[in-house]
Amino acid sequence: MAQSKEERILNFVLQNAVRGDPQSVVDTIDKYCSQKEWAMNVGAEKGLILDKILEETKPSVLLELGTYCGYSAVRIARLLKPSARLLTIEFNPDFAAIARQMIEFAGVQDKVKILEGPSQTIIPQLKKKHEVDTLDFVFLDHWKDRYLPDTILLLEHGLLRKGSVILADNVIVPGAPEFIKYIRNNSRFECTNYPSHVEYMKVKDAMEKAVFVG
Ligand SMILES: Cn1ncc2cc([C@H](O)c3cccc(CNC(=O)c4cc(-c5ccc(F)cc5)cc(O)c4O)c3)ccc21
Ligand SMILES: [Mg+2]
Repeated sequence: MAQSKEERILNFVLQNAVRGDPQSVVDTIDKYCSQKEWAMNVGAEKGLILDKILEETKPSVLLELGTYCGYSAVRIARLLKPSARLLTIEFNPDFAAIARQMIEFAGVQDKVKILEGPSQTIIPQLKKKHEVDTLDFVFLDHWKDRYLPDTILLLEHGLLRKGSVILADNVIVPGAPEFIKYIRNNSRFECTNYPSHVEYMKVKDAMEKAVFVG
């Protein structure tokens, strides 16, 4: 069977990165995707914005929507304190399988749990099935037309508390206009825009941080 792009990325990591070293996994994915095949990882430039916001927030319970190959899960987990936990939701079983191997190779499997299925099904299960009280940090990187409905789901299920941080990738390209319109006009969120570029390209993009004020 012909290999998928995601399998080629994973194999490049398995052959070129250092097992148990999450930084080497992140750097190796960035090397492959900037030199050989573009892929929709958050990348190094937006990754540094993500790193900075994580270091400011120091979250213990995190949720990511859109695992893909596990690049941002490894990038996030490498900065977490030992007791912190990242739940990451992926609906595509092939992506989930790649991400699982990527996360294990990086050695961050004790901090990361992949929840397989669509976000709209799993978010309502987080409290009872996944023992979540509230979320300290949410990274939105799945289908861009799901950013708004899933943010509303998080609110409806009492998963946000005063100070919860939502960070959204790609608010320019591909764009999430309904999410941006809603979140910037909702007085319960304090928003900050972080201009950047689409991963591995010179095209302008941005991330949006929305802090829930309760
Ligand atoms: C419901 N649900 N629940 C869990 C869940 C998980 C997924 C998948 O992980 C998945 C699959 C396909 C696409 C995405 C979204 N990502 C993107 O579309 C994207 C595009 C570009 C870009 C930029 C420039 C281009 F020219 C082309 C693409 C740059 C980026 O950083 C992206 O994140 C996410 C999907 C729905 C899910
Ligand atoms: Mg993205």
